[in-house]
Amino acid sequence: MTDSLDSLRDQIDALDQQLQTLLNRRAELAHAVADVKRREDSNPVFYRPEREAQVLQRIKERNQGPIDGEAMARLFREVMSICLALEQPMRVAFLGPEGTFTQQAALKHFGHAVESVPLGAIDEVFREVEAGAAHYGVVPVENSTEGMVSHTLDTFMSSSLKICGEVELRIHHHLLAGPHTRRDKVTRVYSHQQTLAQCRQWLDAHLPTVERIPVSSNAEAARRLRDEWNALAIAGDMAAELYGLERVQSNIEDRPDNTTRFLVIGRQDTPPSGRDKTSMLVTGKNRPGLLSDMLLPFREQGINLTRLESRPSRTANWSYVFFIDCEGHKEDPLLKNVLERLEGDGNTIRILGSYPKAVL
Ligand SMILES: C=C(O[C@@H]1C=C(C(=O)O)C=C[C@H]1O)C(=O)O
Repeated sequence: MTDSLDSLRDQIDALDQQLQTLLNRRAELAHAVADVKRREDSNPVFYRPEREAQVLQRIKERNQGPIDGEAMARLFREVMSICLALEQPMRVAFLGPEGTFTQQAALKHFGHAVESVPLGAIDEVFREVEAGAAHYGVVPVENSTEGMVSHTLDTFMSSSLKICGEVELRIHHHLLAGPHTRRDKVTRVYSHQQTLAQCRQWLDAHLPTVERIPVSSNAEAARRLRDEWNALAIAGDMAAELYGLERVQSNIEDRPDNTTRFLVIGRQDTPPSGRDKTSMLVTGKNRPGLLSDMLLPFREQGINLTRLESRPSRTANWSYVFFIDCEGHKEDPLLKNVLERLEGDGNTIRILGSYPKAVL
């Protein structure tokens, strides 16, 4: 005979009570961990990305369902966010304003118990963290359709901050209308330059005569609709919700797998987690074969490169800096060997950070 509704609810109530007890016990242990960190270090680092990545990865691997592994990991992400906030309230700066995909990425990575602080430009996020006004920052670094965010790469060249983590976010762009929008009188559409580019084909097909106006961010595009009657905006879910906008058309991005990668920046080195990446800046004397010689040690040690970008070094014309991302941690013997080889060949290397691969 199947259980009655009341009997099932009684079982749920009993489990909720156990879960509540266990979660509070977990929080007590987080408090105790914070005490250990304070005893061991006069300037303790409470946020441990390598540990959080291990916890979340283990949650996904051992999950038996019916709750989906990704959903279960997101649940524990919020539990850890609350536990970390009990150790130390966190301020996380991000490329604003409120409602940007970067804020969405910051909350996805740190959970909702952090204080998220919007800033107007990528270099302002770096400065906020360098000044100690925020513990960490989150900035966009590349998009699967439009490539790298050069301002982020260029800012690393003049910053001492480290990369402590990465976040990958599937990007869905929606065409939005404001409370005063006259659909038959639309003459312009606002969005960030990268977003306009990521929706180019859709706009060519559906709004070919509407003027495309780039603004500082998608959230800024959404904000403008509050006061304008002849405009539309392209932004994501958070911006639409934050500014109370109506979806005219969902998911208008040209590529359905459109993904943006974000970096978490901070002032700490991150120990190995077991599933890491390393980002570095490499410069060498310009000569034939410079780049191929730089890449050969990675190949010989069987280390996979995940990104390679060049940017003007700004020290001399036609002199370039290479941004290289590879799998592994800078403490791994094979990667240490590669770094020694590169330096031995006369290159200058600056490790931007070794950090856990994105788990969520
Ligand atoms: C509890 C700790 O502190 C923080 C909270 C964690 C958690 O809730 O699991 C994990 C790592 C830290 O960011 C710890 O360092 O183990």
